[in-house]
Amino acid sequence: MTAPRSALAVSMGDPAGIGLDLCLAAWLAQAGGDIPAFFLVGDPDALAARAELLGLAVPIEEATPEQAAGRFGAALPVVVARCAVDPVPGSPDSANGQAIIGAIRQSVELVMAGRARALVTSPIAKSVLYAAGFGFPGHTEYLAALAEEHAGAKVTPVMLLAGPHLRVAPVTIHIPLSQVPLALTTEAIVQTGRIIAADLNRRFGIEAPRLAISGLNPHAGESGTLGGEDDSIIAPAVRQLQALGIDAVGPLPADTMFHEEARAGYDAAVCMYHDQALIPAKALGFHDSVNVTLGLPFIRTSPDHGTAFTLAGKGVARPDSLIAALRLADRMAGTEAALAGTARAESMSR
Ligand SMILES: NC(=O)c1ccc[n+]([C@@H]2O[C@H](COP(=O)([O-])OP(=O)(O)OC[C@H]3O[C@@H](n4cnc5c(N)ncnc54)[C@H](O)[C@@H]3O)[C@@H](O)[C@H]2O)c1
Ligand SMILES: N[C@H](C(=O)O)[C@H](O)COP(=O)(O)O
Repeated sequence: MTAPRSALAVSMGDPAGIGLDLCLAAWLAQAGGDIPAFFLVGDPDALAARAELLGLAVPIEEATPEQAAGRFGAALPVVVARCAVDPVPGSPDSANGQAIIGAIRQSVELVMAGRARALVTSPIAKSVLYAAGFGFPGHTEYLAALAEEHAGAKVTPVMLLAGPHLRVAPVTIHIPLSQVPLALTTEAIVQTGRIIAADLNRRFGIEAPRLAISGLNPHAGESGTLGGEDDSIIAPAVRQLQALGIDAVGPLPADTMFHEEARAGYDAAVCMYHDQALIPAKALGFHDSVNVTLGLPFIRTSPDHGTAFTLAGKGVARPDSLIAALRLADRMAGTEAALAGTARAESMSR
């Protein structure tokens, strides 16, 4: 008899935001469709208070990660990570900052120990965590640091927005726009492209991923007349990716690489900065795109939105992106395991 699949770990995020609302809605959604088993790493009392506020009949049970999958059908399992102060929906409190950060760390430890199938993070409010002394731009960078602690090796994270109409990742992430030209290097673009190609292969099952690399300047620099980075930094990176056997094209004018016909020509777009990537991603699929961190030694997905404090506790926040994040994490874990199993079988048959 095969062991039950382990459940997904969902970190609670900012408990004053919509994360708790969406966790409850996702659990209830299992009545209507495939929701992978998950457990919340968070405060059971805060979750119960949000369920009561929203008038949702959701049984909540403290559990171990190993118990979660078996109990998921009857109750929402919670691995306890207590808040410091009772959260008030819509009113973030940096007094809960360390509890929010602690829940992320605890979730990573469970995934790295094989006690959870993958990590799905509920939204955090960066500014609230900064006020509590958080030293990272966001989850992406913090998760890489936690992975480095466990792996003892450098980990370069890539933030991929994955939706039904587009997969796209920025080379530079949470830095001011004014710093982007200085941060853009041929090496960083090549590294990002290699991580995306590798993870699209092993975790998305795409045999030969096709990458479309954007330019930085209008019209990709217009042959150098509208900026030099495209020819001096990006084009050499595309050539290096091609020399590595990766199907990469560019630098492409960013304004003509996201329409429907253009998108049919690639599996992921690589952009130069945050909003160059996230505007098309969220415009094409705000409620069904997922934020995936590539390059980590574990799978992490997240809704593509934030804490939406003005919606917390009001019963109007949509769980679509969280549900998509749960399903994608489960699929990625299955793909990776299947490909690893195939590789093991092939090596044993040689
Ligand atoms: N993955 C993450 O943790 C993540 C992602 C994005 C932003 N953030 C953080 O969240 C905070 C607020 O950011 P923001 O206001 O720019 O973005 P946001 O995504 O929280 O909200 C943007 C708009 O979309 C709406 N919205 C968001 N999620 C929704 C949902 N599930 N259903 C219905 N409407 C929804 C909000 O009401 C708001 O009008 C910031 O601190 C930001 O750093 C975190
Ligand atoms: N930049 C992402 C977005 O706008 O969706 C989000 O802030 C990701 O942040 P994390 O590094 O916390 O996942």
